[in-house]
Amino acid sequence: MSHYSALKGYYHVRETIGSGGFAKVKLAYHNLTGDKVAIKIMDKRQLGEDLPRVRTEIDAMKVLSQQHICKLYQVIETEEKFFMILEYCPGGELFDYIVAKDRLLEEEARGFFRQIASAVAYIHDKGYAHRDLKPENLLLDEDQHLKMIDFGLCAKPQGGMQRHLATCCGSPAYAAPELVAGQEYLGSEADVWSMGVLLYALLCGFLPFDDDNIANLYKKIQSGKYDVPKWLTRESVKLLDDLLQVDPKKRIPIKHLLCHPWLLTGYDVPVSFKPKHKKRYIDEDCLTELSVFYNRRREDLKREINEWNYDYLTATYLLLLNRKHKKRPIRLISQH
Ligand SMILES: COc1cc(O)cc(Nc2ccc(C(=O)Nc3ccc4c(c3)C[NH2+]CC4)cc2)c1
Repeated sequence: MSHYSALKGYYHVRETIGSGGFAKVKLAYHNLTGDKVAIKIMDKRQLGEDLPRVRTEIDAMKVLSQQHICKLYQVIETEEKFFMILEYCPGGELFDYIVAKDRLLEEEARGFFRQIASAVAYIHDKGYAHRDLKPENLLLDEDQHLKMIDFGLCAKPQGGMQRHLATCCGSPAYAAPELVAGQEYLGSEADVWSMGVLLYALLCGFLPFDDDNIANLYKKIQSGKYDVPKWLTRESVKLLDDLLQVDPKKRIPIKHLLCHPWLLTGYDVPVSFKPKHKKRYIDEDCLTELSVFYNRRREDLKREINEWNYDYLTATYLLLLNRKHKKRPIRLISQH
């Protein structure tokens, strides 16, 4: 079994729950709470020139804290490896959920799409673009809530979102026409296009633009023409049309999307993207449990937590806060 010494005494590492590219994700238990976490492990040697992506993601995750974004609890860096201790999302990928159901009914697709819109509007509001939105990067937690993951390709262009990005990235089938054409593009506009491809995948169970030949795929994307299966309602087609506009300037802005009639149907309230819990406010009950457990003054602990070092104290505090939000007992287990 794995013996990651950097995790010894803090986490009890169990089986691998995912692996791909230059990372492996393992299930683990946080020793002091007994709560499950996912640990993304990356070998620096294998990362090669992708190493900066890890720092990009870690910096982004320290800023992005919202109910539909997978939480980062702790970062451990050693000579050879990076460890990202992340929120446990046992529901697996939205991709597998769609495949298992063939396609989703409009009501269920709407429930997921409202959560995706909430997460995307939030990261754009914070000046970030994801740039790799696809069902594989949306996980389900134990309450079937969506959590956005993998910010390795996200961008926070200097000078906010209005500056154009040049690097081409992300998965071709979800990439915007201006991106595959190699033109300068706005991350926020490209993300909205990817949301259109995502919504089509949710409602149809297959992709709007697909081809084994990459050149043909790019032609289809740039044509903006896609099949409209007979089961799609007029309202769904209208929304897809608003999202899959080849001209990025004609594409619906994310803020208008939050109150689009299709997203309001059955909810009657616009999608909210504000974080449910303020990060700056340290919860008194969690502080009490930590202060008693570590036998330390509340004021000192509060100051240290507010440094957000993403060390074991950050992880323990955030996991206790998770428990409070889920109305579970706030308790730490002494390790004797
Ligand atoms: C910011 O969050 C991130 C960032 C990132 O770069 C990668 C991830 N990746 C994750 C991948 C998987 C899980 C996860 O919890 N998967 C999981 C856990 C339990 C089970 C499964 C998957 C599926 N079989 C049932 C049990 C969490 C984060 C996040």
